[in-house]
Amino acid sequence: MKILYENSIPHGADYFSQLGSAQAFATGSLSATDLQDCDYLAVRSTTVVNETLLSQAPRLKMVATATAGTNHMDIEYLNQRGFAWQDAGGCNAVAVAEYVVSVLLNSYLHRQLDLSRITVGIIGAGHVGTALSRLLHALNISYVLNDPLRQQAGDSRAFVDVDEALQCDVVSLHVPFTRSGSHATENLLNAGNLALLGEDQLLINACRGEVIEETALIQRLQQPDAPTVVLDVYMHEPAINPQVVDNIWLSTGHIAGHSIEGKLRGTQMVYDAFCAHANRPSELELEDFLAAPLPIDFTPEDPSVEALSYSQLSRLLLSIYDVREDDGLFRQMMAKSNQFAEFRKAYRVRREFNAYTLRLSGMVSEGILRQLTGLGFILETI
Ligand SMILES: NC(=O)C1=CN([C@@H]2O[C@H](COP(=O)(O)OP(=O)(O)OC[C@H]3O[C@@H](n4cnc5c(N)ncnc54)[C@H](O)[C@@H]3O)[C@@H](O)[C@H]2O)C=CC1
Ligand SMILES: O=C(O)C(=O)[C@H](O)COP(=O)(O)O
Repeated sequence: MKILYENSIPHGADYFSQLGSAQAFATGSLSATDLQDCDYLAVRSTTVVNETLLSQAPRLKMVATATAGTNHMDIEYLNQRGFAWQDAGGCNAVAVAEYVVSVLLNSYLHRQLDLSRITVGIIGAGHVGTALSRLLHALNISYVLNDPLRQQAGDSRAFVDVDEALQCDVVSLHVPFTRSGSHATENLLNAGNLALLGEDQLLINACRGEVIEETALIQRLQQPDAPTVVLDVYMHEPAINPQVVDNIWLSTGHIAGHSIEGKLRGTQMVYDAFCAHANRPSELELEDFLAAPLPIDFTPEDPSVEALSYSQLSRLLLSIYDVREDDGLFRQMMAKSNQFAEFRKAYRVRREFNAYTLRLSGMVSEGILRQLTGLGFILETI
């Protein structure tokens, strides 16, 4: 069995050589002739899988992406040709949710956002939107959910319509990029509704650039009452428009989901999918590759209160992941020349909250314990 895998898939060699002859390809280098003798193809979002690539693939059985998004794959064509396919939905939901939390804590510290009074409008209540809602709950931050597809499918959570979500203090986008269907997301935010966002609002896009009409955003950002904008994703990646970067508050290069755990879960899901398709047992597990949890000594300022203060939460959570560090490095790299792809390739080691053991000394209130567990930490009393 021959497996081709994109070389940005962490531990690709360890996982796929366990199944057969595994060969890595560099991002951007794969062509149709490489697929002549390929049985299984593993990609990330940077390989476009379409008719051109798959035109000569007589042995191909399955294509899997180690990412949540699938807009780089022509699913209709895959189905039409009878190729099995798989995504890694949910692999990096926690990482993206932690990215948004890092933005919120920075807004609290640097933009006087009163987190106890705001409401976050989460647009798209799938894996990421749900993970975000859980973190916001743990942080005592109010939120509403907008997801007409889930609402129609009978999801029992409470939903609001998109106009109400867009009136929230913070609007965070977590939809897939879709061009067709009754709720297509291309240009979901456009000149019309961007005009309604006010200067007190914060707009975060960590899903796909195409969900915001970029020319309309650039025009809106020129106006004195423009909302504050944070972007991780852009149109035409990696050849993005530097004008966007220059006009927003925080700008990062499509790394919201790039925690070590998020990327590795993606690899594991692809490996499991290949094993299942080939009727082979999955013999490797995430734990075979994940580093041990890291200890942090933590003492609440007042262990008897029911919730930690936002200033203490900011210190704790931003010491683990501060999006402003990514913003600083990304801007530096973009200022020299467009080094979008290089920034992503050299991205630092980032662990999720669940990769930390908080060592608590003494008695701590039930409320604080619930909060820390809700954020994902492993707790240890010393
Ligand atoms: N920046 C990054 O590193 C990452 C970006 N992403 C992007 O975020 C997207 C969402 O990820 P997941 O939550 O894992 O996907 P998901 O498929 O679990 O959830 C997406 C949700 O959006 C909803 N939705 C679709 N159209 C909608 C519309 N017009 N309005 C409101 N809701 C709508 C769907 O019903 C679904 O519940 C991915 O498709 C991917 O493009 C995901 C992970 C990392
Ligand atoms: O999972 C997704 O969808 C993403 O956008 C990834 O986090 C980014 O994927 P790569 O571009 O690193 O494949």
